[in-house]
Amino acid sequence: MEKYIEMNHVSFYYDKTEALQDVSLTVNEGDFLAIIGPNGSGKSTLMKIILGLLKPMKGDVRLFGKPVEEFRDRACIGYVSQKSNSFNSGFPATVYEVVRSGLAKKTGLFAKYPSDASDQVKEALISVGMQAYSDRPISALSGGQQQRVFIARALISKPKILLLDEPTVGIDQQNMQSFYRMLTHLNKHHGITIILITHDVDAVSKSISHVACLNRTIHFHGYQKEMESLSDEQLEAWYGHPVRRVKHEGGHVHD
Ligand SMILES: Nc1ncnc2c1ncn2[C@@H]1O[C@H](COP(=O)(O)OP(=O)(O)OP(=O)(O)O)[C@@H](O)[C@H]1O
Repeated sequence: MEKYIEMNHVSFYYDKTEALQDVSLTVNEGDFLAIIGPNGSGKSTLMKIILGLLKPMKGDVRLFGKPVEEFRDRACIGYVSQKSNSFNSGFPATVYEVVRSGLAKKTGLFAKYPSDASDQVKEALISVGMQAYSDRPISALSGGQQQRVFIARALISKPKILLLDEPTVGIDQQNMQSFYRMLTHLNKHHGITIILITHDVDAVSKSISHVACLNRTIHFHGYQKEMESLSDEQLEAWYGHPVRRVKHEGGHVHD
């Protein structure tokens, strides 16, 4: 199994604020990893380091076996930011156009779209269950639907890793389960490695294979099943405030 991301003893400071301390983390091909941590725990910093936007002061990062500073194949990592699904109601683009714009990552901003662009858009929309919405204005969709469209936009450049920052913000509880089912489908049937960043312990659903608990440093990194066996006290100690977990029908621990 190929190692997609390796972080070794990474530390990062903003002036005197130590945002990350001695973080080591490996993400393998096929993983579905949730990185969870409270506000200010360093999640965004970690993500920017993975994306090569920030350079660690200590330690090193390898992407697909290469040092991050030498890694050029940016299309390998699809990134969906937290703010993607906050459109003004007047935004004119259709779902089709938004997804197609993801091809610019491969072709360059001013290049023409390939002749099979519409097939590629269709395929990406099918994979997130949004094919029926192709001609709709993006601004007319719900937050959760927009989030799916942005995932399709990221998928169109055929990334190996999908990095999702707080993807369930703005999605109601009822649509949350189908959102996770869609991610599981991408992970299991399309072979996409997924990293999901969240401050919400709730995100630890049974779709996820691994969990990393971050609070400046990694407090736990292992299989999702192992995390279920941690005591509330252990979880609270790193999370910094009480964590309420309840059992759901599936037998797995949610929140
Ligand atoms: N540009 C910056 N300059 C100075 N300090 C910063 C900067 N960005 C983040 N920090 C600090 O670094 C620490 C980690 O921040 P980071 O944004 O990575 O956390 P986070 O887990 O993503 O938070 P949230 O869940 O609130 O988005 C925090 O103490 C934060 O105040």
